[in-house]
Amino acid sequence: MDPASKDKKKNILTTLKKFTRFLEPSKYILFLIILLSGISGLVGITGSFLLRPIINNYIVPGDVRGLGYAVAVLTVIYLSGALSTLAGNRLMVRVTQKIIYELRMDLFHHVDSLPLSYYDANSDGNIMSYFTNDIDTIENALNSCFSIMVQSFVTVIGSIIMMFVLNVPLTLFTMVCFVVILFIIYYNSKVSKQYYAKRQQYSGDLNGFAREMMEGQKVEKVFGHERENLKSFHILNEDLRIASTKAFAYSGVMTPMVVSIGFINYTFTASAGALMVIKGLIDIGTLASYLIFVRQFSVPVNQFTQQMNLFLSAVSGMERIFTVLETEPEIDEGEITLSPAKTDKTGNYVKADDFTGAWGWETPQLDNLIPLKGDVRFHDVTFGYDSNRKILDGINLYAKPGQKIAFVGSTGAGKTTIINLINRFYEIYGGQITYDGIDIRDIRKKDLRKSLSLVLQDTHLFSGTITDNIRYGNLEATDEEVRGAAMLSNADSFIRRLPNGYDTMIKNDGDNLSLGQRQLLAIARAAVANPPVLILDEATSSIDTRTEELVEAGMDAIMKNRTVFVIAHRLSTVHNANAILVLDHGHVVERGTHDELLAQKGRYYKLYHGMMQLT
Ligand SMILES: Nc1ncnc2c1ncn2[C@@H]1O[C@H](COP(=O)(O)OP(=O)(O)OP(=O)(O)O)[C@@H](O)[C@H]1O
Repeated sequence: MDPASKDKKKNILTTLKKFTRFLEPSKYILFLIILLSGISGLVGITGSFLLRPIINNYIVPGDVRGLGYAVAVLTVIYLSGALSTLAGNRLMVRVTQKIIYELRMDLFHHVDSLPLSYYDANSDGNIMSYFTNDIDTIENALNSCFSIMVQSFVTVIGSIIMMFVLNVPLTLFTMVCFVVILFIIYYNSKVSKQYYAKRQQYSGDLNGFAREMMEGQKVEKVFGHERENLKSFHILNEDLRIASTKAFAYSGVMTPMVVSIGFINYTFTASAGALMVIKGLIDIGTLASYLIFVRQFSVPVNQFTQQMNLFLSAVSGMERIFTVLETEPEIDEGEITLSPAKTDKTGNYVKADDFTGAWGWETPQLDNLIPLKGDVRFHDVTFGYDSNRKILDGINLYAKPGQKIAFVGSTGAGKTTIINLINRFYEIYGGQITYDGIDIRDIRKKDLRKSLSLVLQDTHLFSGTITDNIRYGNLEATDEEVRGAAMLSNADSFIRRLPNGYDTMIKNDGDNLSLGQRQLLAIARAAVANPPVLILDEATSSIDTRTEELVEAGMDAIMKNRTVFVIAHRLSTVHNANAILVLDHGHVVERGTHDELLAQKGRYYKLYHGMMQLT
């Protein structure tokens, strides 16, 4: 065996071994299913074998009573076989759904815990296809393969034993055919598995492309990219067509070949057996029983091969799913958590049983809590999305509680990247980021992110009502708090004008709302979270002046008494910032208030006077 095929076999076994953890909880039912499938297989063998005594003892001598008795026994045997098959199938359907349910849950949970870098490297469509294509193939295989393969296996082995019992020379010839059939199956499965794996990969790519195209419909239409998109889709579709054709062609020839060899075997053994009967070497009952085994023999082998294809494509699906399940999730070694806080008699900041309106950082080392204030500092921070390209280099900045810090700089300067690091969406290479004096790596991510709210220019809305979407910022918020947040952020007036007000359903990521309205909802969502630190990415997209005023007023309202980081796309909005940081190629090149920076007559001055472009 060549090393490559040895590796593949090892891979299949390793994948199956990994998959046993999903089978483990249902192991007793699976054992029962194996037993029931085995009974179904044995019933077929027993029925065929009994034909010999029935012919020899009742039909040839003409014993009608005895024949009636034998038919009754056969009926009971076949009925018990049918009942075993039925019970096995019913149980398998239930077990399959249980296994698939657990697999989907694990997959979703894991995909949800992966770092953003994983999403940067994998297309949405490809990730989606784990939940659709791959899970579907595993479901199909579990539904049918398991019991049919056990049943076929028992039938094949049982038939071989019975054929040897009935006649050794004829069976030796049948065995030659059997080996040829096994060789065809082995070779065919080996080749078709490769194409099944490719097919699944291409199908993921195709889904990804179609999804991207649907999401970017407006851009596609505006730039007239229909023809190019069709061309790219054609290439992906062609790859999928070729891989699918090869996969199905290889697996498709297996059945006719196995059946043909079965017929050759049948013709030969029937002729040779008939001669043996004429010569008196065997009796007619033995020949009839033997021929039924030969006839039946190719059916389970054939079934086995068909199920093998399903099984192999399910293994490809499992392999793909395990590569996701084994991807390192977002690391979170932080132990410091947020707790409701109160001040005790001695003036210490301590843990409160209920929420008092204040939060504190609870550390394993200290009895008292560290007050949550919103003091964020960068100390010599260095970062790159991939190891060979530095995006931020030696960034130092501080934001004291309640201060407004604005980032300005040309596109690609690193403004969004700084925000990504405060949230710990990505890990820094060098330096340190502190929050209220604590290294953010020591804070549990969930708690760190709870203390920050993010308003992005490209607002993401979920399917649900307007209220649900605002409440996304704080799931415990009451309806009054949701309305309060909407009022504070100026979203209330437009919401109330909608036909169903706060109960209006958001469709397709907010397609039924204007850009400005979506921004207002995002601000309301941040307001309801009520965090000490707020990160705002100003909208660059032109919204009408009236809505723009509303958005700006909404932002101003929620900025009060919080530390705010603003990515400014218009210099008119940063006048009142406590500090403006001008970024260029990952470095802070200027810092100061609006007046200080104008006085410096540097880059900010040029930007402000239109001597340089901001974006
Ligand atoms: N997910 C990512 N993976 C790899 N590189 C990235 C990623 N996001 C951003 N970059 C790169 O990092 C650099 C800084 O990008 P960043 O988004 O921080 O710029 P920005 O100042 O916010 O720009 P803009 O004003 O256009 O939003 C750019 O060169 C960009 O190509």
